Amino acid sequence: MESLTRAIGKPLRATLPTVSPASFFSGAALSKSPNQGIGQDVSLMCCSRNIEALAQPVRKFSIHATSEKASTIAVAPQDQSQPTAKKNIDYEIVDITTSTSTLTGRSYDRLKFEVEYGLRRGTTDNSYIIKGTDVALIDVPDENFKELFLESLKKHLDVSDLNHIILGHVSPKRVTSLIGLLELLESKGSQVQVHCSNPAAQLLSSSLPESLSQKTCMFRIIRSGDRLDLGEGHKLEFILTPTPRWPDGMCTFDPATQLIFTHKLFSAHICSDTHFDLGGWDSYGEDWRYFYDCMLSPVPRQAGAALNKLPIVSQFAKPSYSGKTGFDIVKADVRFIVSTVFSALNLPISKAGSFVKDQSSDGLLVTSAICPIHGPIVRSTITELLREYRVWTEDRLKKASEATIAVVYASAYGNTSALAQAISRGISKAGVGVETLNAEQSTNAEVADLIDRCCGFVVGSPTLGGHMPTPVQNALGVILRDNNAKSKPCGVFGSFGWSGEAVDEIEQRLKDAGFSFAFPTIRCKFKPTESMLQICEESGTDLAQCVKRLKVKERGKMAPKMLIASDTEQAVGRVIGSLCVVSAKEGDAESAMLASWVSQASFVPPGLTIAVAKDRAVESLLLPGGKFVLNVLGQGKTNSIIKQLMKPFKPGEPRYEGLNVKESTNGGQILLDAIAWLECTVKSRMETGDHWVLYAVVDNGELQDDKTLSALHYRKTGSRY
Ligand SMILES: Cc1cc2nc3c(=O)[nH]c(=O)nc-3n(C[C@H](O)[C@H](O)[C@H](O)COP(=O)(O)O)c2cc1C
Repeated sequence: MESLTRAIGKPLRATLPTVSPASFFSGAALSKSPNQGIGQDVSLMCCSRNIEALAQPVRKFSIHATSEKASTIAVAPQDQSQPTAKKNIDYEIVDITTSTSTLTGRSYDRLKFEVEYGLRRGTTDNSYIIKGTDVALIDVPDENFKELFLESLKKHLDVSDLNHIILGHVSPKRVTSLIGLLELLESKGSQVQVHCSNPAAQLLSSSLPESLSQKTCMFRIIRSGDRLDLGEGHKLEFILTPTPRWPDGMCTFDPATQLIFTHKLFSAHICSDTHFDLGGWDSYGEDWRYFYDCMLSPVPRQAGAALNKLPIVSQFAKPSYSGKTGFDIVKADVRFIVSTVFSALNLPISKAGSFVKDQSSDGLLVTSAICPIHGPIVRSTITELLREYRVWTEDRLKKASEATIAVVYASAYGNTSALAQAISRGISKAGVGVETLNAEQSTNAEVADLIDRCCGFVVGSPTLGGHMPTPVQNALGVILRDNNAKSKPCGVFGSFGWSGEAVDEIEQRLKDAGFSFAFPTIRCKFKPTESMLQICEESGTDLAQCVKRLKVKERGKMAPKMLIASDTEQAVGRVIGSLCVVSAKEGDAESAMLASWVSQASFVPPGLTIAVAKDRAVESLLLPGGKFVLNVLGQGKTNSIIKQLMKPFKPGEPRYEGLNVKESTNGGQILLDAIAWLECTVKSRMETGDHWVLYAVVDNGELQDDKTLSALHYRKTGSRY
């Protein structure tokens, strides 16, 4: 109990040390915080929760708007390079149970140029209200939703009634909405208690205006197992689930409704008309997987630790009889039947809950729905999603045990962090383990341990006040002192505003010490564009391939092309396809590849399949919804095209130099020397070992040469192209 009360009632600034991002500065102290310096906002995210609408009819109202991002945020240098396209957004409130509602901001366009938005299916931002004797809000949305959020909140409740704000995650993109809410409360003379983890509180201490943090909110720093009693059975339990990407991550479990609010965990960026996972895995599986791949696969150890702290069992899962005898077995069966019947009859979960609640005596969190901050509330797919999260995590841990690449970075405003994420994805897609370390939250010993274990590494840093931040300086010192590290391929990256000394200095010091670089240093001005993220991804893949080559060399194995193909491989090699060039473009990112594993797949609509190796650069442009051009090459007309496309490309290097091309209407390049071209849209993709098989429909096409036959690609073995 002591831990629950010690920080309560103290003004934030008096309670918490000012750290990030001001603590980054190692040189002369700045007279104002970096946030003020560039007009950036810092924001909070908190645990979200929700439950399927049951029992009573869902009460909904929506507020629609078309807002221009630039008009809602402070103009910062970063934002000058950002797109100012109109975003279609709306806000919706849904009563979930008699006590719990969701406030959901929906954007039908993706809001950011970041890797995890690659599927381009929009996003949602979920906040929740729980009404017991006290009223609590879980999470505030991104700054894009601020106005609609405040408007919706005022319609939903008298904000003076709000007693608690629970924050499952804080980031520099949400503080605008929090400040808006606190100003509203201040205007009413109200006070709220803000419950969050220590890292969240530290970020807030340097971000909130002093007047607000002193007058309007009392901060309570949460430790795992702490509780908050809202009355009427809502005895909320907090579980800290920190990861390098979300060091402040905190989940909240409400035993009264059996909802668990999991902030970014189990999230997906997708905007649809339903708030729940109707359609199950078929509808959302790909989105959950993509989000996991981008955000959690670079931190498998921490992802595993977070999962272990969340012993979630679906309320609707079949009972386990293990360790149970006699009456306990009967009780388990009754619980299962009751919850299934309540579900089928669409009755309130809170009522069904009274039959199943005592399962928590097993230490399990019997859960009726997982409520993430983005994407659908997970109800029908709880068991499957949990199982897949474990499978993905174990797979990543296994890969990391074979070969790991370390990504060590710091980022005050998220730009270097976005680069780190794209590099990590490039490493993962080449099938090599990756471990990300945020230098700001790591000790020198942790950096040393990771550098010792890894087979290659990258270091990333912003430039602040003409320097690299202190945490990066420390991490670099550790790396330079490790003599074994010199044999490991490395890379350097970072975001800067005008001078970029940090990246130059890291590169120079590693060069001077004799390190070898797997890719050219990445320098990004402010926020990365799509093409910059593509360069990062390709650089990550290059580094991973370099590590794989070294591993093969270490093991003294012969290069695969020297091996004699087995009978089976030779037989598989007799399957042939026509030689084609796939060309795709998204925003300012474009790429191309030679393809021969192409086949027609449907008459109506005209459709085809293409197998794309997972580590191909163009892969990230060929997600469902992506557009591309398939150029079919002709016999005797392939040499110059093959020569150009088979040469090794540096990350981001143009693919079409010396080729006769014209841009198609979907952005891809039409090769004028191809015999035919087809404009296509990716409909779906299937994971098949080391390749993705895309199913795409043909939107348009033209036969450019009706005299020449298609070029065929004959192979000696089925173990390579
Ligand atoms: C207080 C402050 C000082 C900065 N100093 C420099 C600088 O000396 N040189 C530079 O190139 N950029 C400077 N910048 C710009 C940052 O490097 C740039 O915003 C970068 O995108 C931050 O990366 P991050 O989001 O990973 O923290 C500064 C930014 C702030 C807020």
